[in-house]
Amino acid sequence: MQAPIKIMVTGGNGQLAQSLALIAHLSDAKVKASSFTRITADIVQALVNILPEVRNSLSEQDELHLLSHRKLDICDSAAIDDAFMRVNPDVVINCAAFNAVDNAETDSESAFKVNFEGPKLLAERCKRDGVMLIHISSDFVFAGEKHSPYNEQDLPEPLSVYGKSKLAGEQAVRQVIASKAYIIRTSWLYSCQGNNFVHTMQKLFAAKEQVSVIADQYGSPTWSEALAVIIFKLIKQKEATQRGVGLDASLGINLEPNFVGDSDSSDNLYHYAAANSCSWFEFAQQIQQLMLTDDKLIKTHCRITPITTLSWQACHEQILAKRPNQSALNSQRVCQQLGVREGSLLKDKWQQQLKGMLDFQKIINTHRSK
Ligand SMILES: NC(=O)C1=CN([C@@H]2O[C@H](COP(=O)(O)OP(=O)(O)OC[C@H]3O[C@@H](n4cnc5c(N)ncnc54)[C@H](OP(=O)(O)O)[C@@H]3O)[C@@H](O)[C@H]2O)C=CC1
Ligand SMILES: Cc1cn([C@H]2C[C@H](O)[C@@H](COP(=O)(O)OP(=O)(O)O[C@H]3O[C@@H](C)C(=O)[C@@H](O)[C@H]3O)O2)c(=O)[nH]c1=O
Repeated sequence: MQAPIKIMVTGGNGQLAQSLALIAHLSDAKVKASSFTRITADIVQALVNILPEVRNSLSEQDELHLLSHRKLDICDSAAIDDAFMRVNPDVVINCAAFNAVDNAETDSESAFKVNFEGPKLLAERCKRDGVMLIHISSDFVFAGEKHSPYNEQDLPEPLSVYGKSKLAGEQAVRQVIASKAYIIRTSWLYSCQGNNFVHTMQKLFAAKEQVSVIADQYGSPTWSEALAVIIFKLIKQKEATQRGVGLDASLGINLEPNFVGDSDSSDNLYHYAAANSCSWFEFAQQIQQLMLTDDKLIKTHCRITPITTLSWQACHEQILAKRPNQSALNSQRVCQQLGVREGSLLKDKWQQQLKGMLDFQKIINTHRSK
């Protein structure tokens, strides 16, 4: 039996933080948050049917404390001290970020403040208290010239201010607290909650007859709820390994195996994304195709036109960030380490994860309209 774990999440109103809260809630862990909609038992069952691993991501005794930007500004060290005193966490998950990729080009100061200085302050405080830090980073740290999915050993070479600020954040976290910090890079996140490409497309399909979408940038769209399960599994495994205790078999987590030939600086670094990759255009097409099978979600047939990044830039007056042409991530390391079984949606193709999210969204919408 593992000792209870108290987890503090920054950026608590954001997309990934809300997914963590949902998954913790489904595991019957205690969720403390100012903004989080608890769901009914039948919706819980629906998500368990789609992604069975949600059930045992945490245990009943574990606690998740979500702190919104208003409650904790990660760039304010006094506010961090105050939050640590109030929550007394065993683990911090840093979901706070400056994510406006284009705006970062003209406001690099804000991007570096939130994506570099904030994580550094958090790491310093975690180090002082011996707290584990899980820091989330992005596929945009890569230049996009590789012809296969990036793994943890590949050299980052960001093209944009956002990518540079995220890489600087990773490096700061590593420098301050090498042994008890884990960096998880992910990509193209979407969920039922929050701002993301799937929601943008859903709105455009409902409002427009035609939408142009970039067809020469490739990546791995990732369901935020799947990432949340991976994060909790990793925390449970690391805690069990560090505390040197056995795991409750019902949690279905392997004790951390020894990794041969994997002891370089990428040791505490993990990539997680859905399998395979697509362009934003193919992603948009798949969203529309899956939605068209359900007439409640979409009523018109909007035409999707492929365009190049150059044409997209030409239509915009704002300075746009350079994005990698190919930034798919290879999740083999984390999936192998956590013993994710074959056939699980956690290591499935992006199309299957998208279907899982849209099925879940359908169920939530049906319940809301009752
Ligand atoms: N979204 C994506 O496609 C991807 C995201 N990532 C990474 O995943 C992580 C989570 O992203 P996601 O949940 O999608 O992002 P969101 O933008 O949904 O959430 C980020 C949250 O951070 C908060 N925040 C901003 N500045 C601060 C601050 N100084 N102190 C505390 N909170 C702050 C924001 O609050 P407010 O809005 O009130 O400012 C917001 O609630 C980030 O690290 C991101 O870089 C990686 C790859 C892809
Ligand atoms: C709205 C829209 C966007 N696009 C393009 C622009 C852009 O290249 C791509 C995605 O646009 P978005 O604004 O959703 O997201 P973008 O900022 O490119 O997404 C990135 O966000 C950061 C935070 C990450 O870390 C990355 O992994 C990635 O998810 O789609 C179109 O081609 N047509 C459209 O109608």
